[in-house]
Amino acid sequence: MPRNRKPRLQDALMLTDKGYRDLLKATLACTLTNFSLMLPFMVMIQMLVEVLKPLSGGEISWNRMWIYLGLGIIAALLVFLASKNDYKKCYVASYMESENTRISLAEHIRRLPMSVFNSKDLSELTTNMMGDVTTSEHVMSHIIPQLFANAISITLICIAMAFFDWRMALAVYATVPLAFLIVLASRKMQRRLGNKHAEAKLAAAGQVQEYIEGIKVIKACGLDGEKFTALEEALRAMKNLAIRFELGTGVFITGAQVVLQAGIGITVLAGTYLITGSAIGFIPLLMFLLIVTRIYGPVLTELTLLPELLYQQIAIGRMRRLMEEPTMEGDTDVALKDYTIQFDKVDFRYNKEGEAAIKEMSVTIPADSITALVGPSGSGKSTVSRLVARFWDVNAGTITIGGRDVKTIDPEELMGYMSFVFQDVVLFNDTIYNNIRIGNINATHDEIMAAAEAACCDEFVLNLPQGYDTLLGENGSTLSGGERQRLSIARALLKDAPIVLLDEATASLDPENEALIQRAISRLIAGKTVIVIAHRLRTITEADRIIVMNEGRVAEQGRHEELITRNGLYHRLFSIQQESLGWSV
Ligand SMILES: Nc1ncnc2c1ncn2[C@@H]1O[C@H](COP(=O)(O)OP(=O)(O)OP(=O)(O)O)[C@@H](O)[C@H]1O
Repeated sequence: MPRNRKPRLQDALMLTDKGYRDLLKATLACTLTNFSLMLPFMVMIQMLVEVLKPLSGGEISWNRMWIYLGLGIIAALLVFLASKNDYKKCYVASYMESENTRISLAEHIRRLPMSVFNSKDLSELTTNMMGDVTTSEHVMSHIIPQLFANAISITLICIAMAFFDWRMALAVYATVPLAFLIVLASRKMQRRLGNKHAEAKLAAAGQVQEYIEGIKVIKACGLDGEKFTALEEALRAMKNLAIRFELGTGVFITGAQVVLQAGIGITVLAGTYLITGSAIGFIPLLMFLLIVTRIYGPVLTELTLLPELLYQQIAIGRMRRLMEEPTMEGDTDVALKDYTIQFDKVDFRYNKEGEAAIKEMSVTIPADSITALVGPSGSGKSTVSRLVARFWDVNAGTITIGGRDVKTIDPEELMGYMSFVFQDVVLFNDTIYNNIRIGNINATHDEIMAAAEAACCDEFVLNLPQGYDTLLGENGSTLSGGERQRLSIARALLKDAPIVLLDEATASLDPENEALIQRAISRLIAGKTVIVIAHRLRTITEADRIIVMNEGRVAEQGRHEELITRNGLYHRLFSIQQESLGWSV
């Protein structure tokens, strides 16, 4: 076996080395608890033997009875200590392991190419990180240690009983294998229903998310009834499948329980037969009869826990598929000096079956200058900036920065060279100050305040009662579009990266906001390599180079004056926009 190959169980349960060791310790702790639980029982049997002595002409020894009482108290104490230990081992360890799993899932997701997010929606990833890990956590803390510990204790007790009287041991255990076979035989059906139930849960989570996220649009467009019906149907489907799943499982478990309980009758019959032939004494028979009522408890627990183990495999399968999605890799120790960006015969499509968004694009974006990307809607402007930042990898051709292929640079390393100001500014549920600080976690207080001031944030933040300590709420929904954009410029200023990717706002801002944003942007881009996706052409007439995109290709490029005299697509777009400036509603 290769040295670093994981044990099969560890691999099947997707555990870290520590998690696996903790699971073994938890199983051992549960086994010890099981054995400790037998101690009071053994003391009780001894007391019973003592109490029954007069029946065989003997006398009760009260000295012994006191000793048994003392032993009983010690046994109870041991049970308490063992249970406390197993509680700690099972629960604390499994919660720690869940935290690790969630963190590694989050880290993995961060390194995935954006293509993965095109095929998965947010609710699926949330379900992976929260629901699936919780299912696994529950099984790790409440099921597996108990399952293995019960199996170990039951086997050992069975062996010990067989030494004592193999015929009675056989009678006690005769129905156990049959009961397990019944539950195991239903595995296929359980997996099928379990999968369906898991899918229905995912669909319902998606509907809930869409409903809550889209509540504004739903209200505005009067879709309350339609969207609510879709949500209701998804929730109903989930309920129906949950019932089918429980019923399907329940039928087999109940059947197995009935078969198992028949073991009590078999033991009584076997005991009666043996005692009438004087093949067993009264006390040993009594012991077996007492054991048979106790031993089936853990076996029944085993039977009910097994289906949960099968259900956990569905959750693990989903997490495994996510963890097996290949991440974007690259060198972490690149030292780019020149920031010239070069596209060489680049082809790119978002989906294998879809149309190419960029076709054979070859273009140079010079360093330390402003390059504007313009073109009709859907022509590929945003795609170009996404490819430069390696949010996606190209299908053919290369994109280089300073001669270095971006595919060879670790995405997080590459991000270090870039600042973004996008239209859809993502703000976190934190203070304004911390939202700006995200640009550079190591920045000093003075640097943060300077960036905020340069981005013209003071103008609105200082009017808020708590200034920069104001909490933004989820995605800063209380701020206006212009204010959000200024926060994102402050972030970018703080980052001070050599390449700036700028997506100009499409929505028209009021003149005051627009002037402030223009001022903030001009501070941000000074001395940088800038790519600006421009929607309003009059704002980029001064750009060093304008690249005109059309249907994923470069239609024309040059300075504003050159393009105007060329009388091509740029001229047309510019004229249309100039005309529309004269419009009024
Ligand atoms: N995530 C995506 N998945 C699939 N197709 C996409 C995705 N993003 C964009 N596209 C498609 O790629 C093409 C180029 O889109 P892109 O967003 O780059 O255009 P754009 O010029 O920036 O448009 P706009 O000015 O409207 O923002 C379009 O046909 C668009 O539908």
